Parts: sequence; structure tokens; C-alpha cells
Amino acid sequence: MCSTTKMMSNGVFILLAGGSSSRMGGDKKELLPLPEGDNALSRLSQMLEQGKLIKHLHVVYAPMHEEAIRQAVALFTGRITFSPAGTTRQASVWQALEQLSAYAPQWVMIHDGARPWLTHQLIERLHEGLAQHEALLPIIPLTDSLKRLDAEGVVVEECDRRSYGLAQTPQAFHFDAIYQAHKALQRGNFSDDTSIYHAHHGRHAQSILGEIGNKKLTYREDLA
Ligand SMILES: C[C@](O)(CO)[C@H](O)COP(=O)(O)O
Repeated sequence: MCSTTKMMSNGVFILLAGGSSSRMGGDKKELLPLPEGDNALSRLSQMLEQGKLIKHLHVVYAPMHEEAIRQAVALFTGRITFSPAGTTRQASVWQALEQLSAYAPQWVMIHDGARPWLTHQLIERLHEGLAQHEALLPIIPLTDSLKRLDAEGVVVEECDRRSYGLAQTPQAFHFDAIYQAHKALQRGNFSDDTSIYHAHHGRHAQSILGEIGNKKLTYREDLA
């Protein structure tokens, strides 16, 4: 019990804002005004500032937006560090983890900067889960039917939607476990971090229930 409590004390939250936002027509999605005001990065950093758990925020920035991204997260008063984006999401996370290893964190949460409506409750549930699990991710059950298609778009399988879920972020890990996975698989192009964890360790992450409100801004319509 004592070692678990100690393990939980030193963590870092990575906010990814290094992408090109090509599906948003090139406008940097993490900096676009949200309907309620602010932008995704300023909203997220202020939310983290108000919570008690996150004492170290690490921001991955797209170099051409570095100044605006630094300004957006400026209200976070804990430790804040930065690294530039790599050529893929995976490369960006690896560069961040490598830089952060100097701080010897015990856990890390990796979050899309384009999911502005993250809540304290989800962060706290993930943090609690890390006492028992090495890797965790929030999942949303499917509410639409699920079909598998061939290359021509013809339905070739009716899938049981109860066996599938939509993966969200933050994805949470014991730091060494995800650091070793990224270190070993640097040249891949995985779309999220629990898949890198699985590819390296051969173990799947534990899911917890995600939040429907924790949506990702991908297309302009997502801002409505
Ligand atoms: C990490 C992620 O949000 C999990 O659903 C998703 O894979 C990110 O995808 P994107 O294409 O980088 O927005």
C-alpha cells in the first residue's frame, strides 16, 4: 500500500498539439475559438491548473505555432515543459517521453490537445486505476451498428458492437512501461499509445468508461 501511494505521487500530463490539422482545413484546431470561448489548449491548461493532481504539464507544439501555443497554456502555474512535434504522433510522444525521463516520473497521461472537454473526474478515475494497472484507456461503447467492409465498400461482416469500443484520451501508463514501448518501436506509425504498449509488451491496456463529452475536434463541424 505504501509503495502504491509513493508510486502515485510523481506524474506528468502530456498535451499533444503538434499536428497539422489538415482535416480542419489547416487552421490549428487546438487554437480555434470554442463555442463557449477560449481555445482547447487554454481551456485544458486552466482545467488542469484548477485540479490538484497535475503538477507537471508537458506540451508538444507544432513549431509554426509555438508562440501561440505557449501563450495558450501560460496560466498553468505548475512545472511546464515543452518539446517540438515529430513527423508523426508517435514520434512526438517519443520525443516528449525521452525529454521527460530526466524527471523520472512514475506515471504519465497522454492527451490529445484537440479534446478540450476533458474533466477532472476522468483524470481522477485514471489516476486511481494506475494503482492497479500499468496501462489504462477510456472507452466509449458503440451505439451505432458496426459493419466490416471490403475495398469496394460492400458489407462483408455484421459485427457484434458489444465487442468494440471507441478509444479516447488521456491514456495513462506507468512511465517506464510506455517509455520502453516507445523506445523499442520508434519507427512505427501507431495511432495511439495503448496500441504501442500492446505491440511491445504483448499485454493489452485496461479500459475504463470514457466520457461522451470528451470529444475530439477533427472536422470543422466538431466545433459546432
Ligand atoms: C489517440 C486517439 O484520440 C484515440 O482515439 C486518436 O487515435 C487520435 O487520432 P488523430 O487522427 O491523431 O486525431
